[in-house]
Amino acid sequence: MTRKILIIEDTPTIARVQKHIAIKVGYDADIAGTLAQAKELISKNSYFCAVVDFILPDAPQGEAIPCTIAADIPTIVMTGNIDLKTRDTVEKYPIIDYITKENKQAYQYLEKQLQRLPRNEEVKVLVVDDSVATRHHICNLLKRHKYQVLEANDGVEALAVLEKTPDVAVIITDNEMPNMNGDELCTEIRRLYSNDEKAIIGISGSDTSHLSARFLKNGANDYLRKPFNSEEFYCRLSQNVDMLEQITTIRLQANTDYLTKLPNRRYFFEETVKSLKQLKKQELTPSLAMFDIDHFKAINDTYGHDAGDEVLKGLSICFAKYFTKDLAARLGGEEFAVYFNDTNKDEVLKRLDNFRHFVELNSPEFSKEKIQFTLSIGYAHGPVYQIDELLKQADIKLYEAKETGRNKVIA
Ligand SMILES: Nc1nc2c(ncn2[C@@H]2O[C@H](COP(=O)(O)OP(=O)(O)OP(=O)(O)O)[C@@H](O)[C@H]2O)c(=O)[nH]1
Repeated sequence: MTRKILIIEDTPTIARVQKHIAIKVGYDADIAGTLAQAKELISKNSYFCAVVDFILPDAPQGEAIPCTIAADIPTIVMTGNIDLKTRDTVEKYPIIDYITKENKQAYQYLEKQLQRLPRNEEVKVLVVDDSVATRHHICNLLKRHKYQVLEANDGVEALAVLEKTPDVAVIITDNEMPNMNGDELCTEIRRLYSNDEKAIIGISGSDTSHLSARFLKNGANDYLRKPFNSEEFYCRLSQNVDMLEQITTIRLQANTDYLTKLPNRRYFFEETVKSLKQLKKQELTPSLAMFDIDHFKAINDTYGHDAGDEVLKGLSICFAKYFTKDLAARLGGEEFAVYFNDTNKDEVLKRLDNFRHFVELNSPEFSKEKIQFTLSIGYAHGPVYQIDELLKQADIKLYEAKETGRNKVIA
């Protein structure tokens, strides 16, 4: 369901720009030009968040802010200027942020905040502090920005939470705690998880000037001194979450085939090497298949390279759908491979032949030109724990399939 945003703004051009930004990042937007209209809309709709102008014709002193806050709508305030009096009024309320409408950057910043809010719903943050009051304060700040929040009383509890919930992205930790303090916790987290996986923000009320350096040297990404300003807290947190997100995007791009969006050769090798080590330890037999489109050159020559690409993309969707529990990848050109989690040879061979048959029947649906094509498949199954060797064995069978008429599975 599309998230709805309420824009409370009396200048039509500004409201239009804000609506444009909101729609661009995936929201449905309603505009209210007055507080009265806003109240009416709030009574009839459920809003994911609101952008609120500080001065409105019927609310000259920021009265629209308590209205959205009372309705539990995460609120971003936009102000013409932020003098001390306005800032004092704005800071009284648990808002998401305030932005001054000074220049183009203000609207770029708004766009970023609107993008972050739905993203935050997916981000798990673990707060580690033995002071219940501080923990609650930090958790409330996090919940206001829609983060998923977990809590731990000390370092030992934190490690247990991380073991149970491995997708925690950020750990915010105090230093002085019983059982295991903050910098010891950082060291332990860094022994178990890399900087690419988790960000750590150290927090302490201690006056020791060395503490920030100690936190950072032990693997923390950032440090905040208590009492901290909530704006600074949010800025540092967002920067760290953005950094993790960028790393995830880069990693995904590095592991994905550009044309078909299937895992690429690099990822396939990385993952199979890890899995083969495990299988060897468990004395299980690996199972792998190689696939090659028959007469693909003729498809390119007859229908053009773009049509050939379409065939590759359509076939890749089938791979992704058909082999959900296994690792399917495009090794290059018109060559694909599947590494099976299921090590039962007869079962896998049955599935492979079903897949071959499915492609033979349905391939015309993959392209505008209704190109019919078939697959040759080579299958390797045996106590071979080197991926190169396993691929070589499957390739020999694939060659045999090609040599003996194509459109078949050879094991
Ligand atoms: N459209 C398109 N073609 C590609 C891509 N990568 C490789 N090819 C083409 O794939 C074709 C592979 O042809 P061949 O290896 O000769 O084999 P084939 O025609 O499929 O014949 P058999 O494998 O013997 O059945 C070549 O024409 C390549 O140019 C790609 O990304 N897109």
